[in-house]
Amino acid sequence: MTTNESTAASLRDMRLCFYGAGSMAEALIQGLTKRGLIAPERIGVMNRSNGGRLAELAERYGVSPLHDTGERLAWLREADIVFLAMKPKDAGAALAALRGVVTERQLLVSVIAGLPIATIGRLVGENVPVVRTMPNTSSTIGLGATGVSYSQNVPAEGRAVAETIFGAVGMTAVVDEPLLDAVTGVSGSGPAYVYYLMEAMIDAAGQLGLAPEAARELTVQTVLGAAQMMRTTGGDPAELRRKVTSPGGTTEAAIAVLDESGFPDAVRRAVARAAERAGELGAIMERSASK
Ligand SMILES: NC(=O)C1=CN([C@@H]2O[C@H](COP(=O)(O)OP(=O)(O)OC[C@H]3O[C@@H](n4cnc5c(N)ncnc54)[C@H](O)[C@@H]3O)[C@@H](O)[C@H]2O)C=CC1
Ligand SMILES: O=C(O)[C@@H]1CCC=N1
Repeated sequence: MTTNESTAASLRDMRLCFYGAGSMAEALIQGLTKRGLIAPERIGVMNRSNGGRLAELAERYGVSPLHDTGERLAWLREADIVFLAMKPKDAGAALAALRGVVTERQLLVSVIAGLPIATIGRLVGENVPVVRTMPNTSSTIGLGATGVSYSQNVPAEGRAVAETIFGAVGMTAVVDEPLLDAVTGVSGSGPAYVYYLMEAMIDAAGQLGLAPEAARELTVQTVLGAAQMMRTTGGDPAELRRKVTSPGGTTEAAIAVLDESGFPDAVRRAVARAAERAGELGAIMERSASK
């Protein structure tokens, strides 16, 4: 058995607990269950108060909804991996409740934007191994992009399991922890920039008279094709753009409008601002953790 096969086999015997059951948790649950990485009932889901949401996830994916406090505590204690998947503003209180509950035998996997490994350690105890990640919602369909960093005490098997999980729902890049804020700006928030561009393209197509379905399908295929071209050819995006742009033609006219509107600079500033915001959220969480 290869290392990958034995890691996948040990993952199948594990229990996972999602602490926070929102969009990002669902993206990972869907990716993991649809790929058959683990039996769905081995995944427990809990949230703050919305029992209906847990029932919905149980119905959709077959995961185990954790409604009462005893049940939640038992899963948090016994899970091999606990995913921290609440909003940054809720992280402090949620993590403080884990102190004395999770131990060094488990793995804490955070998907929370900006939350430093040191802050997690301060709240739950320094002995607990932490995997800090920045995934994105495309994990739902196996096309996620996840940045990963480890606390010093994550054992080799823990690293292999984390990379197997995120690798099964897309690609992973292990980076130094400070770079996770940049990953957040590029690929964590990134799908929203692309959707925003697509919203505007569909809108423009409609204004030019295309039927909504045609506007949508032409836009989707264009984005998909452009991404796939870049991947398949390995080409530089500027060069691929040049191949579309005939001198004196339509693309050149369009790019001139984007340049006049400051498009490239706006995108650079948006990515940088998202990364900066991740740092700000981290600092807020660190300040409240050290009070
Ligand atoms: N949505 C996205 O595209 C991405 C989100 N993230 C990160 O994932 C985290 C979650 O984001 P979303 O899923 O979008 O948020 P969401 O609002 O959809 O879900 C948050 C969940 O946390 C639960 N929660 C809050 N406090 C809790 C507590 N004390 N105990 C138990 N559950 C609690 C809520 O009930 C809810 O189920 C955030 O920290 C975000 O930075 C990371 C990458 C991408
Ligand atoms: O907007 C957010 O804060 C989260 C983190 C990356 C994507 N969504």
